[in-house]
Amino acid sequence: MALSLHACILLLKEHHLLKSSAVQSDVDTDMTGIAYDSRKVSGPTLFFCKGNHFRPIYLSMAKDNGATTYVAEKPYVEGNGMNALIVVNITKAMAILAAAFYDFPQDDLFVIAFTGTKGKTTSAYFTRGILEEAHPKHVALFSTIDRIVGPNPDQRFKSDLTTPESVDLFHDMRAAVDNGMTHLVMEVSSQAYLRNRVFGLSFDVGFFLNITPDHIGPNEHPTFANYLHNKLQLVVNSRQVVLNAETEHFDEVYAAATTTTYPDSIYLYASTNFKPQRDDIEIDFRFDSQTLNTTYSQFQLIPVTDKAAALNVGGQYQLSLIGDFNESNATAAIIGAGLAGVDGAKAMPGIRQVTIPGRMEHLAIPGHGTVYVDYAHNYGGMKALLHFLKAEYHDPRMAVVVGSPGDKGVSRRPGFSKVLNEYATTAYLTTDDPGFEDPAKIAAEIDAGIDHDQVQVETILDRREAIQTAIEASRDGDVVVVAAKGADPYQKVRGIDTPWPTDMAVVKEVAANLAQA
Ligand SMILES: CC(=O)N[C@H]1[C@@H](OP(=O)(O)OP(=O)(O)OC[C@H]2O[C@@H](n3ccc(=O)[nH]c3=O)[C@H](O)[C@@H]2O)O[C@H](CO)[C@@H](O)[C@@H]1O[C@H](C)C(=O)N[C@@H](C)C(=O)N[C@H](CCC(=O)O)C(=O)O
Ligand SMILES: Nc1ncnc2c1ncn2[C@@H]1O[C@H](COP(=O)(O)OP(=O)(O)OP(=O)(O)O)[C@@H](O)[C@H]1O
Repeated sequence: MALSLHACILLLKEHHLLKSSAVQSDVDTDMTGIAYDSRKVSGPTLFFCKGNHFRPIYLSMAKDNGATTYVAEKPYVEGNGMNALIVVNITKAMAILAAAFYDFPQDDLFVIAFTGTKGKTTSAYFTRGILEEAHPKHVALFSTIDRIVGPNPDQRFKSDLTTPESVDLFHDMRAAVDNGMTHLVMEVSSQAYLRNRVFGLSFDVGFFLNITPDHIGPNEHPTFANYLHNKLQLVVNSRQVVLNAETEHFDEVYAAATTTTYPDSIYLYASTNFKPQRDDIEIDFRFDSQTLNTTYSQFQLIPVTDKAAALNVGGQYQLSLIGDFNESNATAAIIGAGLAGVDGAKAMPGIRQVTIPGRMEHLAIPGHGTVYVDYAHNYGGMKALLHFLKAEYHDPRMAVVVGSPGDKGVSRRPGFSKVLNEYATTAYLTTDDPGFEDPAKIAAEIDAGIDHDQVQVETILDRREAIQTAIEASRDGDVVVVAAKGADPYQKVRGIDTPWPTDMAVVKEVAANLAQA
């Protein structure tokens, strides 16, 4: 892969991003590397000076490592002797140049993208499950959990971000194309739009699943309006759009979709008993829950309009991944697969086998009820989970082990207090990615909102001990929920990912010890 300085200048001009340029070398010479991290520069590289914690010494380091051109929002003396491209917006420039450097890999992939406060990872996994049934070993995935860029085990790796920085995104898209992938299913976070990680990218299909307040705080979105605005960008930038008609703020979402997409290419779905608030829209697909239990769920997908029927995905579906909210996620995924040309005959077996690390994993422990490990980590997710379990287990005693992360998502703390008041018998407040905050202080903030007449509370900061105590105290018929970390194999503590065996590994360890006792 390579890009010349001349091509960079033309692209930046075309997008009205170039403020000035200082050229020191032949503009036609190719740069063979692209990087925003000086530690990753080697040879003639295009280097981006970006980020809240960017320091000019990184540019010196990049230059020492061979970078020949830098892109920045202002000139740096450390870049003297290099070509300089001074731009209006560094993250937009980075996305535009990264796409060109990797030769526009999106053009060789059918890209399906999901946004929403809850259900992105689940819907993405469901979609990939179906597409893999139709196109085995040809479906890439960029999710919060992992990134899959090829068919071999060494082409699957853990994600650091839900949606990677643009340079990494286009790098991984290129790898996917070169590894023979024809489809890409990806999650697009609101942060990705705020930070221009997907700037300039058009998606073949874009989904809006739902929105509830989350990710609002100093390091994320300043306001809910900003959060919504960024989430809406996905439907503005997609050629075909699929919307959950039951989402909050539906009117804004639909209006955003219609700014760039004709209604013929917009698909709406909802459960059978949902009544739209307006009469100028038609629901294209309805889903009707038939069986919901703790082993599997079954629902009917009903195409209502002609354009829905044309996708040929109606019928009866079974899911191994339990939870009523997953029927909505599955409906979205099936429509997405339909738009990619896959019919119900492939979708049905494809989706049935999907399981997801850290989502609705459960273990029955003789004498101690059933333990659920789930990634629910805000009010909406936790409410959906606890509501489902309360109904399925007929109002059991419910113990919830939960903590809230430091440095972000501060609104989750009162959200947890509220949901615990609504559903929990006992709350074990513990540590979850405290970052630079004191986990005891975070637990105290959750505790402050709990009604102690309703819910018994124990604060046990050691997460292993909290899980063990909750399980040991539970009895047959009880439900223990270990929430919010899912399958995370680390605790983020003071900038360091401290290894954590995963919640389910600890649950199994406790179960084994109880069996031996
Ligand atoms: C707020 C935010 O999005 N921050 C991301 C952003 O940080 P930044 O641009 O400010 O960069 P920085 O970390 O301050 O570092 C400055 C720059 O110096 C460079 N550097 C650093 C050291 C060195 O020796 N040499 C060098 O060149 C770094 O590569 C970087 O480019 O770019 C970094 C990569 O360069 C990301 O790791 C970082 O994500 C942080 C860790 C994060 O937690 N982000 C969260 C909020 C996030 O993006 N979450 C969403 C999901 C949530 C949602 O649904 O909205 C996601 O998509 O994952
Ligand atoms: N459609 C939904 N509505 C409400 N809650 C849901 C829905 N789908 C999943 N959940 C709950 O939210 C949790 C997270 O689901 P998932 O990982 O699919 O969401 P996500 O959008 O990828 O989340 P995040 O952006 O926080 O990584 C699940 O473990 C489940 O408890």
